[in-house]
Amino acid sequence: MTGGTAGESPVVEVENVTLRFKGVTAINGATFTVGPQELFAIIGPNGAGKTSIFNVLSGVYRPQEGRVQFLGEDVLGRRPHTIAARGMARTFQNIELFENLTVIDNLMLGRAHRVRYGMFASAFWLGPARSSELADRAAVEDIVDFLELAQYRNFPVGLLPYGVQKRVELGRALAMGPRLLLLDEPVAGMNLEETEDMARFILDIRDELKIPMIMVEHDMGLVMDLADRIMVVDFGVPITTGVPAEVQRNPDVIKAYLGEDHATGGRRSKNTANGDAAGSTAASTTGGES
Ligand SMILES: Nc1ncnc2c1ncn2[C@@H]1O[C@H](COP(=O)(O)OP(=O)(O)OP(=O)(O)O)[C@@H](O)[C@H]1O
Repeated sequence: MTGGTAGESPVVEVENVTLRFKGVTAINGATFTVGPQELFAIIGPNGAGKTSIFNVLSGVYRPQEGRVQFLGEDVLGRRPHTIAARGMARTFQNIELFENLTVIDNLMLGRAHRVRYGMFASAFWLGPARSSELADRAAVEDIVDFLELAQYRNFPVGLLPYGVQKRVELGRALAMGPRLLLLDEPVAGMNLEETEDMARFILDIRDELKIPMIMVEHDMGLVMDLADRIMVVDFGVPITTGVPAEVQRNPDVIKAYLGEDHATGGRRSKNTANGDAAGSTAASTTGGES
């Protein structure tokens, strides 16, 4: 699939978003759109503002300026749970699962926001509550098959290998029935085999489930292979947006990663947009309320 949003209503429209913390401009005039079924990546050096963009989209941070539309509706100022219920699901840099619960139970929790029946029916296992529970279980079983989690289904998540836990977290986001997925460093800390598995699942989510995604990731090889379009940010400023081949040869991108001297040299390095794996780990963002 090629990138772009021509002729289709975007899922997300971000316009001139600026987010400041005391003395730090985390996002400076970000403008981008993400199309239906598009895999859109955001890359940039540590501290460039990538996670802050996720936090603005999902309602955790409220920017001082700009506009954010999700599925044609203004979402700035909405609470995170309201935006999630509208269909924006998210995975995190650091796995956020209930370690003592099984894979199935963690996935069932992903269905929670879809519960629409009252307390009475739910307490007495009646009517809509029961059929909804059955529908939720069926949806969770589909996800277990899709992500090849069957052999782990009844294990407490905390006992599973790291790569499988990341897959369960992805499964929990899918269980919400998302209309947009935000993936925050989906392969951070994974070995090669786990990374390849995750790459395959991400592509299947786009191509089979037709769910658009925004992915923040430091593994440059993965981003260049998977993304339809890439936005590069540096010090909060989006410096370019384009298909991987364009982004890779953009001198401003090379400069952002390596500094002025390398901008025209095209030298390959572990940490460049031309390289295979940046592989840096990130300081996570915490705090900040909308
Ligand atoms: N809650 C906060 N309070 C103050 N400053 C913050 C907060 N959240 C983020 N920042 C600052 O905003 C800037 C962008 O941070 P952000 O975490 O969005 O970058 P990032 O590109 O995701 O980095 P990394 O790749 O390391 O995860 C940084 O200078 C960071 O210190």
